[in-house]
Amino acid sequence: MSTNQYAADILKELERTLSQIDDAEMQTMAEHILAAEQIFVAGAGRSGLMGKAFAMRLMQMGLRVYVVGETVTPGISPKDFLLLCSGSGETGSLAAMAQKANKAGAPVGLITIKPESTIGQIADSVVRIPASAKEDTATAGAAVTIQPMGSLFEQGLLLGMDALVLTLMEMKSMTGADMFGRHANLE
Ligand SMILES: O=C([C@H](O)CO)[C@H](O)[C@H](O)COP(=O)(O)O
Repeated sequence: MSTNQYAADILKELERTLSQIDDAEMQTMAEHILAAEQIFVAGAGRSGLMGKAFAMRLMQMGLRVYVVGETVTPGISPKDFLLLCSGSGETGSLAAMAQKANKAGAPVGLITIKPESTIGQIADSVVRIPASAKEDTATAGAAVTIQPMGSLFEQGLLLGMDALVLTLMEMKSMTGADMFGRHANLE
C-alpha cells in the first residue's frame, strides 16, 4: 500500500477517535486547568512528548505551567493541578506521581484510553480517548487501528489537546496573536 493511502487511513482512524471524545469531560478538564494556580504536565515516552507540546501552548496562554522532571519544576500544592497523559493509565512512574499529588492535596487529571486504570481511579477528572493501548495493539487493538503500539492514542492526544487549547482560548477570550507575544525568542 502507498504511504499516501496509509496516511489517509490514519486520518480516518483519527476522525473516528476524536469524534468520540466526550465534550463534557473536556470542559471539566478545561475548568480544572483555568482554576489552577500552577499546572504540572507529565507523561512517559511519546505520550509525554504530546504533553510537552500542550504545556508549551499553556505557557503561551500566560498560564504558569511546568513539565514534571524538568530542573526548574517546583513542588505541587493543593491549589495546583497535575495533568497526566497516559494511554494505558498504568505507567508506574505516573501512577506514583498521581499518588504523590493526591497526598499533597492537588487535583489530578488524566487523558487516557482506560478510565478504569490505576491512575484513572486516583484521578479527579478523566478524558477518555477511545484508541488502542500499546499493549493491546497486537490483539484487540488490531480491530481499532492499523498502527503500532500507542500511535493512535498519541496522535489523538495531541489533536485532542490542541482542541482543548482552542476551548481554553475561547474561555479566556484570547487570540493566537495574544499568545504569539510569548513565543520563544532565543531559538
Ligand atoms: O512511548 C510510548 C510507546 O511508544 C507507545 O507507543 C508510550 O507513550 C509510553 O510507553 C507511555 O505509555 P502510556 O503511559 O501507556 O501512554
